Amino acid sequence: MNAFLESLPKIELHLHIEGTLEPELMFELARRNDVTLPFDSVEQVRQAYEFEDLQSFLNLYYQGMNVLYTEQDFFDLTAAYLKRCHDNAVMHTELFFDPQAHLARGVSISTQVAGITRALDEAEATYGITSGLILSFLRDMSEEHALETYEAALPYREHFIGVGLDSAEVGNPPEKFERVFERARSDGFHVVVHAGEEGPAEYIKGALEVLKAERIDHGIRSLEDPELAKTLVERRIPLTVCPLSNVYLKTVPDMSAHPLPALIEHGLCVTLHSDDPAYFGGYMNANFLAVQAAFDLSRDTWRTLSLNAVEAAFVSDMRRDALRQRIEAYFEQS
Ligand SMILES: Nc1ncnc2[nH]cnc12
Ligand SMILES: [Zn+2]
Repeated sequence: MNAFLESLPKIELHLHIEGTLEPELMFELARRNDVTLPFDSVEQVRQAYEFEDLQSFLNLYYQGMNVLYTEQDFFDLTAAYLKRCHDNAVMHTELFFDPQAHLARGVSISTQVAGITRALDEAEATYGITSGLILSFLRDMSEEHALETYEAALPYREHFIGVGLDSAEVGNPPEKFERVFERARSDGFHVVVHAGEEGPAEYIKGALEVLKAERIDHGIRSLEDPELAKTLVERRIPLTVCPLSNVYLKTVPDMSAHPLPALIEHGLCVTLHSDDPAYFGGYMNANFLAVQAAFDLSRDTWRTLSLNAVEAAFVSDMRRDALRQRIEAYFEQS
């Protein structure tokens, strides 16, 4: 089954490009840009991957990305991730970037977008991997800053497909960002929101009702509110679940305690992804294998999860048909 899962054609819908920064590249970019890291070696960075909660991870995540300055840095980061996609049989990826975190170091949105999209275009030409870029706002900053960032990003609007909301969840409910999401929606962007990762089910409700999220990132606390769970099922709102992330950030005690089987059983539109794979023990295949080791899911359940991701992707009808056919053909032949 593991070999079957490794080659299974996949769709990544919850991935922070800054969370793919492996320590080796972190050191290379630090040297290139004359940045002093608070670590002596690659091993020391990896040893720091012991998180207590989301905030303790975010501290290291923001620290790590401080080596990114030039268009080439963003290209190298994204190209390395796309090579991993190829190795993990990923056919399509929708990735987040955190422009506010880089603006704080004086790196323009133009530089960020140019480097990332150059790598995305190359990967489509080289590997046939299609992609979409999602501009994510940091919820621990003000809505004014999000609005300013949105304005600054608009000249590059052709390069992104949607907006998202990430960073420290508890104490920063979705309602705080009502205006900027309304604005992005009216400009035709897709809307996704991190909710119910550490925060309560109430935040998922806010993401859905106030920000009108089309997908919920994580959403693992959805079952705590049965009415909400019913709405999510009826409206086929996808939950982009990241199992290894949840274990690493201790939002679940261990994989065997993950609510994934209950979410699937409930009929929710669950999809599986990798979040910040450099920090959480691996990419798509590592997540699939960890889930399989814990829950021994049937082929039929894997087919459902894969087709959920086809349904949840922000792609044209033509691309959706092609993605579905690749998955259906794989299940028929393997
Ligand atoms: N797992 C996560 N939750 C919230 N914000 C993030 N930014 C990067 N990874 C994140
Ligand atoms: Zn995330």
